[in-house]
Amino acid sequence: MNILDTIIARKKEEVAIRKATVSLDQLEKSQLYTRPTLSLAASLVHPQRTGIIAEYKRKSPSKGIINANAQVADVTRAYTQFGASGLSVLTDEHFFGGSSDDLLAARENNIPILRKDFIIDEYQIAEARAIGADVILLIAANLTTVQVQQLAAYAKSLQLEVLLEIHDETELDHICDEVDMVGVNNRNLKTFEVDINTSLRLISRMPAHKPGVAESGISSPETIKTLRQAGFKGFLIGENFMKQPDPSVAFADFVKQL
Ligand SMILES: O=C(O)c1ccccc1NCC(=O)[C@H](O)[C@H](O)COP(=O)(O)O
Repeated sequence: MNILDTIIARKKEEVAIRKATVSLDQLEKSQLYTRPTLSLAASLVHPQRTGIIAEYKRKSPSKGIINANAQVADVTRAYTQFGASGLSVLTDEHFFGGSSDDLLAARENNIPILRKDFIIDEYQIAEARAIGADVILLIAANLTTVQVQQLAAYAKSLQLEVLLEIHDETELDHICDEVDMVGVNNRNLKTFEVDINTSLRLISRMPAHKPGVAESGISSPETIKTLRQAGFKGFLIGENFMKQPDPSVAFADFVKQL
């Protein structure tokens, strides 16, 4: 089993418990459930913004604790203020130390927010809507093409956008009309190695009309320039900012160098 298999096995148990605890009806009664959502796809191509989807993540399977002290409200406010095109907030608790409360805190900012989690069930998409997300992530490695189509169609019925994440050429066939953006995760989930060349290799085989997002292992403005020249519109960055004592300052400094 690789780490994704382990995460998904646990996620199935968690979702079953949450479904038994909070009904879909209750989720639909959340105040945020009917708020107008914001488009990350549009924000990524906006000329005045950076294209960066700035991530708040306390810990990860590959790095352990990254930052146990930085407050989600402070960090996401700074990410927004200094030009992020969108926010990514981990809501997985066991492996990433995140929560729905983190996303609710980030919702104070008026920019698109990606619920970063491991989605296997429509219930989690309704949850994403209820806690104020604008975008969900679907990971091709743990879903069939038909599951991607069905989950993405459900997300669209709730006015949520979909970022489909692929890791290699074999997952290109998961790209369907229902997804809005295609992300390439540079992190090999078997070895945890990150290689930007994964993004550079795949971009020419991705549909040009769906913004491409390079994910993981981005740590320099030069890399953003290279990825942008190759055609990427979005850059998902977490650890590079979160590993600093003050991620807000790290983000502001990074943006100045773009
Ligand atoms: O980060 C991990 O260790 C990880 C392990 C297993 C599945 C997913 C994982 N990360 C999720 C992400 O995709 C990253 O948080 C995101 O792309 C940002 O990456 P980075 O800039 O390298 O923190």
